[in-house]
Amino acid sequence: MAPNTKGPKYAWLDPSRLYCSHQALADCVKDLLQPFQNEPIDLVVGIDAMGFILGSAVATSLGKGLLTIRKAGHLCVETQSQVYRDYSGQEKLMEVRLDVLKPGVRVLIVDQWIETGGTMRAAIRLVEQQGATVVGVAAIAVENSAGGRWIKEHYKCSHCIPEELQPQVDQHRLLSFLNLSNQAP
Ligand SMILES: O=P(O)(O)OC[C@H]1O[C@H](OP(=O)(O)OP(=O)(O)O)[C@H](O)[C@@H]1O
Ligand SMILES: Nc1ncnc2[nH]cnc12
Repeated sequence: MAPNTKGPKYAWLDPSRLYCSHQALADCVKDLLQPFQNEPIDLVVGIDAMGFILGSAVATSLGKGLLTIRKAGHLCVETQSQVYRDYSGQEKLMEVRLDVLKPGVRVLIVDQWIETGGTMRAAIRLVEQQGATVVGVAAIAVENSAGGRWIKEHYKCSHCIPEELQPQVDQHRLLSFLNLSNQAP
């Protein structure tokens, strides 16, 4: 992961640099699929925007399709929408088309990151409201926020963070960033 900052106080752990390495991306997909080896999955759902990258890599690896959940205003078909709040505290709207999900469809939802869990919980709601089954949830990191813990308690989750690094991720502060000059205070 490359260090980055979102504002003066906020360490943003940006995993997008790892996508530039074929090996790192392949390892990431392997980690995300590991707990689901014995679970039938019909479809991968990817969350706008960075979730599309891992979502499509995971879908291709599984030999399945990818359904995109979009931030509002991008789909020109009939949609169902869901209001949510993410780490920014702002109210947002996501939507999904109506002609793919139905009862019996077993779905793995993929996003890049789960911080407060607001985005993922809204995506789960959209999928379940259409009667499909959420087999599990995959993200590079699932923080131990209240929402992140709720997701881990209710759904099978996969992530790519080694156990010993999880506390650093939860604190938005990777010790490996300490020697780097553009790290958040
Ligand atoms: O758990 P939460 O607090 O809801 O935050 C998680 C969301 O935040 C990030 O996306 P973001 O909307 O920042 O940007 P993106 O469009 O680059 O994916 C991340 O990829 C998740 O989608
Ligand atoms: N702290 C964080 N680092 C990277 N991606 C995120 N998405 C939401 N919160 C994030």
